[in-house]
Order: sequence, then C-alpha cells, then structure tokens
Amino acid sequence: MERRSSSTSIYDLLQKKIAKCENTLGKFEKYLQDQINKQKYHNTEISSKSGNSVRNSQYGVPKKSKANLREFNSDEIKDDKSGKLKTKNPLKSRILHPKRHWKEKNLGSITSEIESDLHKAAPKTLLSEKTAFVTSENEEMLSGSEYIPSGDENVSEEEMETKKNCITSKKNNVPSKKRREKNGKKSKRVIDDSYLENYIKRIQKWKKERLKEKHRKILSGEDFDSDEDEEFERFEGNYKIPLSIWNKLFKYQRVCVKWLWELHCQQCGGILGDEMGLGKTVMVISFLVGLSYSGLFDHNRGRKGLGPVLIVSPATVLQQWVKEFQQWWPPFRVAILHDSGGFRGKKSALIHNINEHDGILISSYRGIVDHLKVLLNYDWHYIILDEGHKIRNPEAQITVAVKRFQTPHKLILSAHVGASPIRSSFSSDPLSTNLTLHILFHFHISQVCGNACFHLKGSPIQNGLKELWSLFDFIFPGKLGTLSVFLQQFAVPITQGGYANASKLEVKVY
Ligand SMILES: Nc1ncnc2c1ncn2[C@@H]1O[C@H](COP(=O)(O)OP(=O)(O)OP(=O)(O)O)[C@@H](O)[C@H]1O
Repeated sequence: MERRSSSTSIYDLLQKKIAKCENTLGKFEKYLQDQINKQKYHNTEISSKSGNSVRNSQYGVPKKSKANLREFNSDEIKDDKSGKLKTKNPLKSRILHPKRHWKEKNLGSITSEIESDLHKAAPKTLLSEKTAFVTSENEEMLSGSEYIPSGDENVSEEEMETKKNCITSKKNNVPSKKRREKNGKKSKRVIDDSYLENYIKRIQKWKKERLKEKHRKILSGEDFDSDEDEEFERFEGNYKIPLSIWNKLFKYQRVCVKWLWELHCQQCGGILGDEMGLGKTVMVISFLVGLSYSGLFDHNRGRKGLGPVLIVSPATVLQQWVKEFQQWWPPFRVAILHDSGGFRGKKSALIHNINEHDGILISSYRGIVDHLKVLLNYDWHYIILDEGHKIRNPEAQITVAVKRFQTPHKLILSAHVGASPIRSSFSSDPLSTNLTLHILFHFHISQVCGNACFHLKGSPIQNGLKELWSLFDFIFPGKLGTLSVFLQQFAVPITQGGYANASKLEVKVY
C-alpha cells in the first residue's frame, strides 16, 4: 500500500512539474515571447496608424505605392488604340532572342586574370560551382581596385588551402567554413527568416521541441529540479549570457566573449583574428545573444537590448551564417540580403523590415555596395565584417562604403595569417618573426588606442601597415589619424627600425 502511494506521489509530482513547465512563463519564455511580439508589433502599429493607405502586413510597404511600383510583365502589352492591357499570346513569347552579353560592372580591379582563370577551369565543373566561384572572385575584386596586395597573395590557391588546413587540423578538429564547403558535403539549404511567417513557424517548432526535451529530461530524472533556461553567467555591468550557450563554449571562446563585452562598454570596435575554424562565428553569435538576453539600456541608442545587426560576409558563406544562428540561438530573426536568400521582392523592403524588427541582416560585400544608399538610412547597432581583410585596401569601393556606417560597434573577423613586407626584414625563423610581428603591432597600436581594442591571435595583416591602418580606420575611425600622418609617424619608422642601418630613434620606435 505504502509503495503504491509513494509511486503515486512521485507520479503526481512529475505531472505537476510538467504542468508547471507548460503553464508558467519562465524568464526565458517571456524573452521568447518578447522576441515574437517585437516582430509582430511593428506591423500592427503601422496598419493602425496608416489609415487609408493600408500597408502591406509583411514589409511595411504602402499598398498604394506598391501599385505604382508594378513591375513590367513581359506577357502584358498595351493596345495602342484602346490603351488597355492586352495579354500576349504565351506561345509567341517563346521566341529565342540572341544571347545577351553580360557586362561586368567596372569595379576597377584585376578582371582579366580572373576571367582567363575561369576559361582554364576544369571541363567537368558544374555550372553551380562555377557561378559560386565567379561570385566570390567578383567580391574579391570589390576590395581590389588598382591596388596590388603583397605577400601571400601571390601564393597559389592550392598552397594557401593546404597551409590553412594544416593550421586548422593542428589547432583542433573543428572544420572551417570554407573547408566544409570544399569537402563537398552538400548541406541542406536553410530557409532564412526574411518572411515573418517563416520565422514564427520556426520558433513554434523549436519551442515544441524544447518542451519535449524538457519533458523527457524530467521523466528520466535528469533534470528534475533545475530550471535551466533561467540560468545564466553574469558579468560586470549586468551582461548575462544563458548557460545553455556559455557551457558549450571553449575556454578561449569565453575569453573572447568577455573581451567583446569590454569593447562594447568602451564603445569601440575590434578585430577578431583567430585562425580558421576556431569558431569566430560562434563567438560573435554568443556575444550578440548576451546583448539581446541581458536587455540592457543603451544610452547612445536610447533603447534596450540588441538593435539591428548588419553582417557582411563572402557570398559563399551567407547560408552558413544563418545555419549557425539557427543552431546556436533560434530566437534571433536572421535574413539574407542576396539572391541566395529566401526573399523574393524589393531588397529595400527587406532591409526596412529587418531593421524595424531589430533582426539580423546578412549581406555579401557586393550587396553592401549595391544597396548602400538604403542601408545608410538605418541606425545599425552592430556592423560585422566576416573575412574583414577585404577592406585592407583603403581606396577600394567596399572599404569606402563600409566606413560610412556611423555606429561605434564594428567588428572585423579575419583569419588571415601571412607574410608581411616587414616580416621579411626580420629573422628567418618564422615562429619568432610571427611573434615579433604580433608583439610589434600590439605594442605600437596599444600605445595609440589603449589595450582594450586589440585582440589578435593570428594576424590579419598580410601586407603591411597601410592595410593595418585601413582595418583600424574602420573599427575606430580617426584613432590612428589620417593615412598620410600614420605612414609618416608610424609605418616608416617601424619598417626602418628593422634594418641594420637604422638610427637609434628608429630602433626605439621599432
Ligand atoms: N564551442 C563549440 N562547440 C561546438 N561546435 C563549435 C564550437 N565552436 C565552433 N564550433 C563549430 O565549429 C565550426 C567552425 O566554426 P566557425 O565557422 O565559427 O569558425 P570560423 O573561425 O568562423 O571559421 P572561418 O575562419 O572559416 O570563418 C562550426 O560548425 C561551429 O558550429
């Protein structure tokens, strides 16, 4: 009798716990609900304000203006006499037209070499692979112009790849983004959240799965008492990061998240220069999660929590970013500003929508140049450049474009470790040279900027101090002065200090 009553009471307790799970809104559930409401709120607000000009519930675009923007439909032609729209015979529209030659936009770069390389491509290359190649190369060109980068740029791609793979495999077994792509494991295409319905559907599905998992844990006795979602790691300044993320991070990744928080507090940007595959994407996502989760008031913006974020990355890894976001923190709304994304409409509408909802917009480098005017209309909280060494040429179109964004919160992610013109003037031992280079940059720059804005594990500096200046001018505009002053006061003495015939002062600076 006693045994039965005790088992009944445990059963009751479990039932109660499950019911509590479903009914009570924990802090995390509230946060989640807030995120969804944030997405929905703006649409309802607009439609109630707008009166006659009812807005399109999806993108906040007035229907009136949408009618005016009616796109030209090739199946419709105007009857000259009646002026009415007539539908063209669909059979007639199947006439083949002469091949159109695609004229490449002149971005002032090394086109001829790339084109000739394309012709040399192996005959069995799939069309899709070729397209991807062309896109990424074109993006390279965006940072090219007339400038010829030095150092490892001349090393063949294969050599570079083996070099990078060696670094990654040495460090750990985590595969880098590019390697995963090259290995050809065709991963499933992700659906981004450019449409609100997609986002809500995804969140509902995720919530159900979470609840199921929680039930399972409770029933199996793994997680009887803890309310995992409400646990977090807290830092100075009340920055909180959920333990569900914090516990998954490696030690060096935790250090990085703390460092990013310090930068945030100091209102300045930074360069995250860890080597390939060490999880730069994951570190940045975790940091953003903390900002969103803590919901701290930002005096500069006059708003709470995380605002809209713009991430610029090579076109080949846009999907990868969405995947990582959805894996690490599903409550974020993440959309791709590129034809490879899910959005089929005017890009300006997508930019507007994501911005209004404090979402995350991921764009290619070309996308930034193409939509710069629209993008500049909005107040982005964070601008993050993946493979940020693409802005190493100070005169390139893309460099000039990204430097026009006003936020103090700018990050560069870059894994480039390579030769430098300065390095060649040091000892022949690559290890000690690399170390010297690292300390040198750290030493000199920290004198100018203060220690906190620097965190280099690898060095994104391939081609000397002009490139260094360009990167720093993005993360902390004006801190190193103008380019000419910087070259005169720092670059020249630093370079000359390494020579045998250097003066005492030059050696001191060096
Ligand atoms: N703490 C972690 N736990 C589990 N997986 C992780 C962790 N950190 C990173 N990863 C995984 O390792 C892989 C590589 O990480 P990520 O893409 O962030 O590296 P990266 O430094 O940005 O690479 P790249 O230099 O190629 O851009 C990803 O699949 C990511 O999910």
